[in-house]
Amino acid sequence: DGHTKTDSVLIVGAGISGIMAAKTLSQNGINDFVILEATERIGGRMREEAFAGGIVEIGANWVEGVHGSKVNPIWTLANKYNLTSFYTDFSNQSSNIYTKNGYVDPSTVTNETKMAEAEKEYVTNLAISKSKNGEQDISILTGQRLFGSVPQTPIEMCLEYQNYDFEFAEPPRVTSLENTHPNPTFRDFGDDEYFVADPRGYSHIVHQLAGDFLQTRNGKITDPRLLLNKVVRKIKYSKDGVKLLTEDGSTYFGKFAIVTASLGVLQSSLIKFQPVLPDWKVEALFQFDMAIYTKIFLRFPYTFWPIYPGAQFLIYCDERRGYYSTWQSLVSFQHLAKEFPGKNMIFVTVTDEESRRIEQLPDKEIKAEIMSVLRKMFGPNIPEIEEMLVPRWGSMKYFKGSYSNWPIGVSDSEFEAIQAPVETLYFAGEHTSQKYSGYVHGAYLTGIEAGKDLVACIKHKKCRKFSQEKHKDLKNSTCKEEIAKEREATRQAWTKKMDAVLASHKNGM
Ligand SMILES: Cc1cc2nc3c(=O)[nH]c(=O)nc-3n(C[C@H](O)[C@H](O)[C@H](O)COP(=O)(O)OP(=O)(O)OC[C@H]3O[C@@H](n4cnc5c(N)ncnc54)[C@H](O)[C@@H]3O)c2cc1C
Repeated sequence: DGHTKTDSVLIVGAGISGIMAAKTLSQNGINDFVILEATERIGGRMREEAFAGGIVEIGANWVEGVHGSKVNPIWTLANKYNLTSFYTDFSNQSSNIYTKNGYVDPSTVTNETKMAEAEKEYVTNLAISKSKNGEQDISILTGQRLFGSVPQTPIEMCLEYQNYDFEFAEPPRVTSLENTHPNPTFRDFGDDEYFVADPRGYSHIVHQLAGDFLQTRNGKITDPRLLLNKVVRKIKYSKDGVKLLTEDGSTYFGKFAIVTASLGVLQSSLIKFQPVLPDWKVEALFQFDMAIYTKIFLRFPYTFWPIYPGAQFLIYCDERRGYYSTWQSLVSFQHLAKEFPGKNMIFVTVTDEESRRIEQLPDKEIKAEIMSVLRKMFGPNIPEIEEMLVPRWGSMKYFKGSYSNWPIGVSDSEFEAIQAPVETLYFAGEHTSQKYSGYVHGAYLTGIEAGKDLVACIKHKKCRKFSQEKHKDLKNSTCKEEIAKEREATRQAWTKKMDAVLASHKNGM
């Protein structure tokens, strides 16, 4: 057991970023690699689970950013593989609001809805002008205060929750304004979102991508370079190479490694680096946030919630912000009903502290809380839950959260440190995408990028270096013009690189 060839690349993780890193190497003639994956499957956080006789997506669910000026590469793949997906209509949310006293007539909340929209527009414009002028970042909450109105009532708070937490999985107090507004995903790829509900799972995309370059038999990957159930516990690295140790006692040698484990994993002690990663790297990793986003799936004996095309979202507004607030019906759409026939399914999303709290509870207690909320929404005469699935992403040790969120206090140059290589170690994964962190397409693009970096390094001796000095200077700099200039330069460099990746991707399809 082991691997000793001189130009071999060890890839940690078989999520979409790890698979794309390997695929990029393979497409460029570097076939001497091994992929080590901790779980029993590829796909990582694109993960379907059995529920109600079918499957549900406990991880990524939407292709986010569709019908814009650039084409989202995941949208291209979803179409190529005929993945069943449905347009998500966010426009009717205010018609489906509930409080502890039941249904709220939409005509009574027009002020709140208008205010929430105006506020979002204001903070977006504020972010644009601040970024242009090289001004220091602020939180979304600070932006709201500058707007002059911070949500207070249950209805105001849950409209706010829909605008921010439902996307970033952390509250406005935590989230960076400048790095999330406008959200590069929607600005570049378009505002539309498509909800994947395909019996093969969203991860079908990853299987297809892997099958393009890994050996398969009867649709199953049999390639000896993909090793499942291999938990990497130690990474020893130097400029001469990398040695990996796995939980089962195996050792792997390579010239380089690409680490795609999630930010949550890198913040935990699962993988021990030897020598320890440099301070600039560790601090950047620890400054960034791993958020938790939890979808709780429920099946009832019959449907008692409203079913019409505009009722995909039902919003519950409690005094406690984010308390079981976002409900999505899986029978509201005719087509969704086709995908989940007779299932009477609905799911509720919680995030951040609520996720953390709920993850600690036994299912029985979660059920009781949910039933109590549903009785407030729909009255006392509703049936009991027949089946429930509660993913616990925060506690899963190979993920430790759902996706990264850009918090206040992390600059562009600091972000570069998250992604930067250390000697022979390269990093990829959702959290290393400067523009699209948190998303499937972000993870996908960083995999390609890390692969390309290594191709340039191995084949053309052009190896990426990270300037620690420059990083330090910029981190400590207080000069507005300098920051603005550097920020613009970094953004332009990234955009150029990403556009090149997108263009080559398009040609390769
Ligand atoms: C609940 C939830 C909802 C989401 N919703 C959306 C959405 O709607 N749209 C969207 O675009 N994105 C969404 N995302 C984000 C998206 O799923 C991720 O950005 C993307 O899948 C991450 O891919 P990755 O390759 O970077 O990481 P991962 O998929 O996490 O892959 C990393 C792999 O590394 C493995 N690993 C970890 N530690 C080790 C180790 N020590 N040794 C070996 N292997 C290891 C893991 O098992 C994993 O398979 C969601 C995520 C979650 C969890």
